[in-house]
Amino acid sequence: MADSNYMSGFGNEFATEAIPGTLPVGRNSPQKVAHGLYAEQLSGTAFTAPRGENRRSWLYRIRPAAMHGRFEPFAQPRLHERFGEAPVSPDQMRWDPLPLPEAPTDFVEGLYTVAGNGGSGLRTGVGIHLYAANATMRGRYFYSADGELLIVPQLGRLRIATELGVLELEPQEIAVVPRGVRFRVELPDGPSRGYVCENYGTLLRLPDLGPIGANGLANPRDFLTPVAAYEDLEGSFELIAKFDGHLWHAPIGHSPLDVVAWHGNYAPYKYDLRRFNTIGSISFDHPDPSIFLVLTSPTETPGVGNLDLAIFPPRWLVQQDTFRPPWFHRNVASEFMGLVHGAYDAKAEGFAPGGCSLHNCMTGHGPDAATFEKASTADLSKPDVITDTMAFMFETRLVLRPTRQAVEAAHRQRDYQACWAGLRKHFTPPA
Ligand SMILES: O=C(O)Cc1cc(O)ccc1O
Ligand SMILES: [Fe+2]
Repeated sequence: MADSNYMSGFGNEFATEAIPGTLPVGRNSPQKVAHGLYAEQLSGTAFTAPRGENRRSWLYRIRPAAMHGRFEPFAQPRLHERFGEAPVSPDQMRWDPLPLPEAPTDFVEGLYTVAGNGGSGLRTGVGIHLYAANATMRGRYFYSADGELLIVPQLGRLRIATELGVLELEPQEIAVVPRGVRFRVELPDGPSRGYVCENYGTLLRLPDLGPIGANGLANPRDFLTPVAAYEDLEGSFELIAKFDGHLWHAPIGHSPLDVVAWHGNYAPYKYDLRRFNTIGSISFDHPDPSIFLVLTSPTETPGVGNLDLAIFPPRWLVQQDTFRPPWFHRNVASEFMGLVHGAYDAKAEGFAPGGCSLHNCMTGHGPDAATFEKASTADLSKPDVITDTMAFMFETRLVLRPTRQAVEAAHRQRDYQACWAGLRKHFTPPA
């Protein structure tokens, strides 16, 4: 049964009304909008972007977005764009989960930048943030003018009330809040933690499937966009913006989540990673992780992503004469990984749910010593099933520069490289 709180499909031309009869018929901006609402366009791509790329929505709201007080700098020093203040070490890096706060901390206060590349001003690259929070945002709304926000909860559900409707999110689901869309995050479970990738490049989209065919990987119908929902609230509220790499806040006398109806293809969405149709080798070899691609932000170079979201979900491994886990490798791309649930098949120990790792361009990595020993002696006459797992990777074309706070963090595993130290020399040259 379809959930009536959502509309299904990726990048569709949606139309939704919290009050029936609100959307103007046959035009976007009539002289008078129904119920005394204001019409406002929100664009996500250049007006003249080709039709297949063009994203915009029309919002019919109680007050236009222009109405708020003057912005002043907002102090939240853990969220920023100062990636790589010191030269970036090519070391493999790994972190324990970001500690949960003790003092009341909402989603915006709990954001913590780990790494990034490019910059919002360059319109390329990503900012990678974690969040650890324990309080619902009250009287406070946030938007990023700098990039769409890909949100990956690991602990606790999120209720993301946006201008265009409400996304209810739980671990193993992801959400994307478009650049510019204002929202408030409520924490129904209290302490909550997760990952956020702020995409400064081309908007995330479904990858092409090539010879896989018309179906598979993340299927478009499993992406869900909320129906219109509005608040008609007046009070002393705060609007926080991330704009040009810095945080600002302004007083606002009403809830900006006051959109009664909207239509268009620029809207928040969510996706349940457990719906991913995982495709893999049924003969030999471990496939390249591109087979696990959920969403991609392409660059001008075909096949090279500004940001690729790949996941490592539960699956069967049946390959013969094959080292079944991820191989040892060095990549031209840079890899940030997180673990939402369970254990990751390349790391027997030390990669905890909520933790993260960074393997930059050309830095060697792969299975730890314990995983290597086990998989290189495993009985391949039987299939293996990997259950209880959900790891993900943000892969980027540019070096991911960790922030100073991440490099110096107490929860960084300074002994991470030791996980490969036990790999024994097996070489036996012929006599
Ligand atoms: O490094 C990692 O664990 C991620 C990864 C997984 C995989 O299956 C193949 C390549 C790759 O980089
Ligand atoms: Fe890798």
